[in-house]
Amino acid sequence: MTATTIVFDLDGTLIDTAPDLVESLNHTIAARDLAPVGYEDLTHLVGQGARVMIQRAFALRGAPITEDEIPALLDRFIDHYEASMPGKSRPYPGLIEALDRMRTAGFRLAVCTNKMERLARPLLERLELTAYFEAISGGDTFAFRKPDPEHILATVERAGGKADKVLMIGDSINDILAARNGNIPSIAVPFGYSDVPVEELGASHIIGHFDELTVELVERLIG
Ligand SMILES: O=C(O)COP(=O)(O)O
Ligand SMILES: [Mg+2]
Repeated sequence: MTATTIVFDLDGTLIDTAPDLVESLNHTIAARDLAPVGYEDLTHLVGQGARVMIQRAFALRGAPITEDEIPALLDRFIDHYEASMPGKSRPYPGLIEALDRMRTAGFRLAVCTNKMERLARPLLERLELTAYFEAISGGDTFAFRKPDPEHILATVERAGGKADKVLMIGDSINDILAARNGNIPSIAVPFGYSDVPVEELGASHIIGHFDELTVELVERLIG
């Protein structure tokens, strides 16, 4: 195996988690009688983990929320999300084949998500994806998270990879900014939950489908 590592974001990149995130979030905010949010709201809510997603949903509904009210709501979200997992969440088309291709080529694979590690791990496990990855880190694994490039680099270190042989693949500004902040080449995917067109994120490359993730492309981008 080479020391080259491909680091994947989770929500909106590896797995289409939107229906379950929306459902669990709506279950959570219903405890405070807030009107449910829709899929179209998700791109503005997701990205910094469940805690921030709940806070943003309250802001969206113009409902005040204090710091000390958050833990109970976060528990409500976690309980609901964990119990329904994997729900309707599925890997994006062509993902499994792409992961197989990358593994066969000898690349290390890792997951760097802002989702809580305790939610990311069982989700990957129940979709039978865990074995592909040398490391899985969440938004609460380290003292920093995306868009801090250290989140990507600490994940690569855990995967046994080299810091100057990394490719980041993600769907939103946090992923591409983390890569750019660390001088790491990146690929953006347009099928996730970005609130701006992915063309505006400044990624090194864009793929519209995992079929386009080839060994040649990875080698060209890593250089
Ligand atoms: O769950 C979130 O808020 C973000 O998750 P992601 O970093 O895997 O996109
Ligand atoms: Mg994402």
